[in-house]
Amino acid sequence: MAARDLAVARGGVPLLAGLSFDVAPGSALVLTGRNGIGKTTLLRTLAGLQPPLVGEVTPGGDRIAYGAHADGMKGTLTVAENLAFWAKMHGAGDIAAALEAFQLSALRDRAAQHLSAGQRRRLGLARMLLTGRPIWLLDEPTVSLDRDSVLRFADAVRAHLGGGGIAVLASHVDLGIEAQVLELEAFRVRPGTVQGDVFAGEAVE
Ligand SMILES: Nc1ncnc2c1ncn2[C@@H]1O[C@H](COP(=O)(O)OP(=O)(O)OP(=O)(O)O)[C@@H](O)[C@H]1O
Repeated sequence: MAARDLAVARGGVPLLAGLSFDVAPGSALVLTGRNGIGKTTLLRTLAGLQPPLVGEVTPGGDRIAYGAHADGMKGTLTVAENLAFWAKMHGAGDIAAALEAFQLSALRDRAAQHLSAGQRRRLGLARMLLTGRPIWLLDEPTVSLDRDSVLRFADAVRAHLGGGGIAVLASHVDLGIEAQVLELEAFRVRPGTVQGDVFAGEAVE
């Protein structure tokens, strides 16, 4: 995955500019920076959920799985039914392996709406295994996870990378995954460098 001279905005406010990076197959990029700097906004842009102000992201679309939180979960369906739905949507996937990878086998018949926060997060992560997509974009994937689940998550990401996959993660904690780190402070757009609707931001030196 590559970004070239990317600038991103949220709610009409430019946040980050001058971002260029490459993430090769089999490797990971961790996005870091203070609350509100634009990590989620950058991930949404990489995922194609919003257009960049300027610049280019490749590839897009159906090679990307964006997730790790419970959005789109069907609360009245069980854990296994949610995963089956997800697998069917993406046309492939080993549900038993996904349950096992995130210690969800014992919870397979529980309605998603009755899961604890950490269990729900694990279900969100298990879905990534069923997408069959090579690029995972993960926003704060370990929030609510206990220590053992963080280790399991790191194992799942390593396995994904080992198979030639790519992961881009926004995180405030060290996940123990070998990765390039992109500190976003260096790309923050200075207030006052934007006039009207015309993007005129520049990265902070
Ligand atoms: N819909 C919106 N309209 C206007 N501003 C928004 C909107 N969504 C987010 N923002 C603002 O955009 C900025 C960037 O938000 P973003 O969620 O990308 O930050 P973040 O780096 O992921 O933060 P955190 O570490 O807290 O998760 C924040 O100042 C936020 O308040």
